Amino acid sequence: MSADHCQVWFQHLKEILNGYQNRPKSLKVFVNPTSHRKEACQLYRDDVAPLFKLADIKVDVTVTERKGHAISVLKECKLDEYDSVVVVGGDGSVAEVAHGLLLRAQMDAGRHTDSIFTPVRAALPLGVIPAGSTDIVAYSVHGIRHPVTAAMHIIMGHRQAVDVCSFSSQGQLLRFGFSAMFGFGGRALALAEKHRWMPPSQRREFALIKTLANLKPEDCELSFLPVKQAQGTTQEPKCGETVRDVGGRASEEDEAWQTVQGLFLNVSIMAIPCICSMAPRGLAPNTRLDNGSMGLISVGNASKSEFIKHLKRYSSQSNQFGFTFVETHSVQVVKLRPRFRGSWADEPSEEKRESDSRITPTISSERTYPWNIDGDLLELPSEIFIRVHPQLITLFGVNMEETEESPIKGTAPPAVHNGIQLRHCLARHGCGARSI
Ligand SMILES: Nc1ncnc2c1ncn2[C@@H]1O[C@H](COP(=O)(O)OP(=O)(O)OP(=O)(O)O)[C@@H](O)[C@H]1O
Repeated sequence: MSADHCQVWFQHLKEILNGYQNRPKSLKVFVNPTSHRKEACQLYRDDVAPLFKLADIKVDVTVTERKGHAISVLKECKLDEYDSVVVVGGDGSVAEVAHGLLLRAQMDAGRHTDSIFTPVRAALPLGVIPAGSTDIVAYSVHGIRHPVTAAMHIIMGHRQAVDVCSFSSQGQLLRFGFSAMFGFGGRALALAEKHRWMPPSQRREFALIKTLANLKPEDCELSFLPVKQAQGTTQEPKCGETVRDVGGRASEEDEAWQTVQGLFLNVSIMAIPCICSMAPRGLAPNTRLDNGSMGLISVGNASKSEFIKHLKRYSSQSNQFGFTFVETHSVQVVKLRPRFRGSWADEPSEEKRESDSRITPTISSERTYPWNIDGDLLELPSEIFIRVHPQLITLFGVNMEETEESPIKGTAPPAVHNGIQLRHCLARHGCGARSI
């Protein structure tokens, strides 16, 4: 009604905000200017920075200049000058910054990442402002892909512990991340990357269609350690694939390993539900953000039309896993070993062995396999070892299940509308949101 009236509100809101114990005061912000439609800088400047300013939050912004730039900064900067890190970008940027934060934590703790190690948690929480094309991580922790909602979670200091995977090969840590796809998902990304000159959505569509047209299965051995039976469920394999326990070993854990050898159209391993507009219930709907397990979804060899039916169900209400060739498991560790023309990827091929009898069995670099790890292409030559690390990182956001359990009467669920989500957050903190 008047400037004075506004001032009263402004002061009152500031008082409310000051009551939030965990809210950050000093942020290290990374903005990827190349994300999606190259709008991240503008989005940060127009929609997010003014809110941080109003909330008296100091910011130190780095606009990244190249892939890997955020990691270099995080390895060297004085982290104790900040109390949180924020990334403005898509899933590739989020994965890079999360990896950088976790790498820095291992460096600071003197952990060697060249063998099976137990990582320490990231020192600072991470805020994710979605500015990418799929924004799976933001969608999964905010229930919506909306930069202002994301900024409000940071401002109010809502924190959510989140599981992280480590990806290793040949005893070396490759990176930390949230999700991986091998087979169709990896091939489609590899093809899209070869057509970088196309606009992003056109490139993605083209790659999906062409990879579907040339659909072929990968021959591999998939081993996994299910979560303890009390926590999760494991299923018997289908499609005539053989399953054997990697038995004969002493420990209970070794006996619990299961191995499937065969042809797979796609294998997905996901530590978070991976919600996106194409899969509103998530690519891995049975996985939670913080339940200490990964969803393993293996799609066996099937006809092209059956595979397309399976893919289409991700965006519909039907169960995408209701096919005999699809299996889901809740797992702690996964090992995937590709095979090419009868030879394991980490052994020299028959022809190579015959042509050079003196060859020592070193890792073959003749062939690599495309992996889609958090939307980034990794061409990897041999067996990949993926482990889940429960609640290794803290992200700004809310546990959507908890929020959905107590919806405000007469409103849509919080995942649908950020204003309602904000109102609910205020209501949870006793701030008289209804009168606002
Ligand atoms: N200045 C830069 N030039 C080129 N690449 C960059 C730059 N800064 C960051 N990157 C890299 O760009 C990659 C892709 O960015 P990002 O994931 O943000 O966008 P996107 O691919 O459009 O979104 P999404 O992953 O949600 O589909 C990241 O892996 C990041 O490391």
